[in-house]
Parts: sequence; C-alpha cells; structure tokens
Amino acid sequence: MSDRMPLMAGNWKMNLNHLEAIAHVQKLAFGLADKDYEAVEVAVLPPFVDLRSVQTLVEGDKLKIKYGAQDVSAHDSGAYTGEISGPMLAKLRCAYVVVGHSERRQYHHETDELCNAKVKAAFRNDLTPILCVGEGLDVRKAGNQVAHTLGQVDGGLKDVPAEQAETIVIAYEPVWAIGTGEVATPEDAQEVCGAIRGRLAELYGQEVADKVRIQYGGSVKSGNVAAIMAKPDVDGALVGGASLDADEFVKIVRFRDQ
Ligand SMILES: O=C(CO)COP(=O)(O)O
Repeated sequence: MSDRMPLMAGNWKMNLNHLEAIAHVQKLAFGLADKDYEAVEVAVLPPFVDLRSVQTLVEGDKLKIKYGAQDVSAHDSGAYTGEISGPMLAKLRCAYVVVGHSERRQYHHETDELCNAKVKAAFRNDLTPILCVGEGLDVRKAGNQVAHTLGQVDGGLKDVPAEQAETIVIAYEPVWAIGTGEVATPEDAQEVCGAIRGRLAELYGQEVADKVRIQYGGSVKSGNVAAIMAKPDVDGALVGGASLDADEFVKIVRFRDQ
C-alpha cells in the first residue's frame, strides 16, 4: 500500500461556461462530505474563461476542491496571441495544469519538446503539471505501448531536476480509450503505469519514483474506477466525459465505496 494520495481530476475539456462552472462546482461541493477529502484529492480542470469564477467560489466558500487549467504557454509573457501564461494561472492560484493532452498533441501538433517546455513553464510558476502520455490504437495493436509511452515520459521530463520531478503528476491516457467507451483493462493500465514508475526510478531513483502520482485516464466511470484504482501503480484518474456529471464524478471520488 503506497502512501500516495489519490488524485481524482475532472478534465472538462471545452465544456461548461463560467455560469455552468459555478453551478457544477457547487453541486460537487454539496455532494462531497469532509471525510471524502481525507483520503482523496479532488481537482477540476475547467476552460480558462471559467477559472476566475471557480477561484472566487472555491476561496469564498473555503472549498477543498483544487482547480487548474488545461494548458499553459511555454512562455511567461510576450507577443503570443491567444496564449495563457504560467504567471497568469499562478495569480488565479491554480494548483495544476494539464500538459500534452492527446487532444492537444493531435489537433495542435504539440511535440514532446513543446510539452517539455510547458512542464518547465509550469514548475517555474509553482504549478503542478499533469503530463499526459499514452499510445494510439496503431501503436497498441503493434504491442509498442510501453516503449511509445516511455518515450513521451523521457521527452516531457528532459532536464527536469529530481526535486521538481517528484511533484509531477503523470496521466497515462491511451488515446484509443478516450471518449470511446473503450476502457483499458486494469491490467493494461497497470502494465504501462508500472513501466512509467520504473522509468522514473531509472531517471531519478526509486525514492522519487515512489512519490510521483500516476493517473489513468480514458472512459473512467463510477462502474470501472475501483478495479483500476486497485492496481498498485495507479494513483488516481483523469476523467473526461464522466466529470461533467456532478453525481457521477462524486461517485468516482468515492471509488472505495463502489
Ligand atoms: O481525455 C480524458 C481525460 O483527460 C479522458 O476522457 P474520457 O473520460 O471522456 O474518455
């Protein structure tokens, strides 16, 4: 049994405007009792335009829900139209920022090199990156999921020192399981999450590797979360679609009751 605190994070993707965000976080707060936070850390990852509203609600009502962004610029300021910087997110007291989600790698052509720069931008601004890695269907069919995913881990962590690396969150999200209803088996999740921890041990030593939280993401629901969380190297879930339903997300947070 590891002493890593599980992290259940809801990636809303491009859903919920700032008014809907307030209603949604209120529902989550209503559904979660104090004792739920003792054993699980809960975070929401809304669109940028919702963050100020979420901050106001969380701080005003002293909620224990953490929040963060879905992306961050590699640059801290300057002529980068449309980008949002680490210092801006830090000012909103974001705890987390997603880096290298497969949808950004796919639709915005984000490379491991860019993800590495964004991981560094996050750390530079005291934000915890949630670095997303994972293979597509072709790679899985060829049996190369471990090598592929470890390549993304190496790329994302290049020149990141141990004292930062030990605080990162890595989300293993096989692309073929995202939004498809096709969930990886708990064994599939463990195979790659275990390999990621092994690689962290090679890069930084076992002590650091044992501190890093590794999430699984891809069609996580209340009905499948407990079996995935039972695996030794899975320390949480990055939840997309199911996080948009407050009751369902509360059940996922309470995975031990499922
Ligand atoms: O991409 C994901 C979370 O970042 C997973 O999305 P789904 O839970 O909708 O499959």
